[in-house]
Amino acid sequence: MIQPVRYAGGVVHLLDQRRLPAEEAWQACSSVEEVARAIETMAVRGAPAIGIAAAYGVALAAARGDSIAAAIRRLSATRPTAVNLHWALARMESRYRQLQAAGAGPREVAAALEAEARAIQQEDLAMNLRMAEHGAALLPAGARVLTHCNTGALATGGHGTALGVIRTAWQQGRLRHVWVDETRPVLQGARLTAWELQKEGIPHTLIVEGAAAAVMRSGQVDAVLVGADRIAASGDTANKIGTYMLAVLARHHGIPFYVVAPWSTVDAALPSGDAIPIEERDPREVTGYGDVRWAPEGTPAFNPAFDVTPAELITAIVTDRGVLRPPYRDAIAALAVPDEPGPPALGRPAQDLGCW
Ligand SMILES: CSC[C@H](O)[C@@H](O)C(=O)COP(=O)(O)O
Repeated sequence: MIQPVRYAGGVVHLLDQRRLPAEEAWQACSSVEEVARAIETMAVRGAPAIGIAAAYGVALAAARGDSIAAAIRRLSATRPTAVNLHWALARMESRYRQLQAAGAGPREVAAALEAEARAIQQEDLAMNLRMAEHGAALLPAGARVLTHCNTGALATGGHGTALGVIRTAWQQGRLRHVWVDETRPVLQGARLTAWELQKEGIPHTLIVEGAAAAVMRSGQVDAVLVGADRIAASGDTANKIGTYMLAVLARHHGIPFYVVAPWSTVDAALPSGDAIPIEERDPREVTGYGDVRWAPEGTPAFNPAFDVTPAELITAIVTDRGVLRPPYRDAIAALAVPDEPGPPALGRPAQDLGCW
């Protein structure tokens, strides 16, 4: 099984997603700064995967005897939209506080934080497998689906969210075809989703975003499946830029639009999608790719990495706790576990945890 993040001997190893599909190269990060830069530059990407990488980054800080508070501060400043990153760091912080309160020594802390990061990774995989069963059951036999960005094993602890549903539906013999949106500007669909589907022999066709309307109108899409980076209490969902456009198109063509995400993506403290912070990335991702520039030098470009799909356009949200149907505010409240630690409130800096 593809797992994009590994941890061994105090080093975080990342399958470098900037270099796929041309090469399967692993980047070794032996400092918190290297892990943070890998997240910022999208060597590792996808909401759950960056949470897992950051959790191992904290374990790495403990193994080196670095400040845990400084590590959490640096890692949480890498990408703002995917709540799983901040949720994972909050969980690592809480575990560290318990260890501090219990008077644990440095070796015990390092071992316990490594175990916590491994648990986050394993639990994510288990959640994906549960979601995949729930989601596949929603699809008609012989389904032709359209997906956006990369929500596969590469974006998670393994198997994937929306692509995990697709994978399971294929294994169950109920999937006929996948339309893969290329996903501008960094082409997670063309480079990563196509790579994962090709490896497993799942029939697929790559399209540019602009072709989605025509493909839907042609009657060849039975469902749209996407992932999520943050889901507000209202059900409004932030996901890769272009997702909102697909949801509008799906509604126009009467096609079900499903969001698939683990519960760690739900930010129940946020009343609506208006409060979700949207990452704005380097305009050079839009004016070219790598060293190739296709826009005239100096062309102004706007590069929001995510958009928010209003809840009313979402047919159902598939989580590991079950399939949520509108009204989402009630559905989310019903499945929330009382006193369960959630992600930190937006803008809250990591506190001084001391260091040794
Ligand atoms: C399962 S990963 C979260 C999303 O579903 C995915 O589509 C996405 O938006 C990833 O964004 P990225 O910018 O590649 O990290």
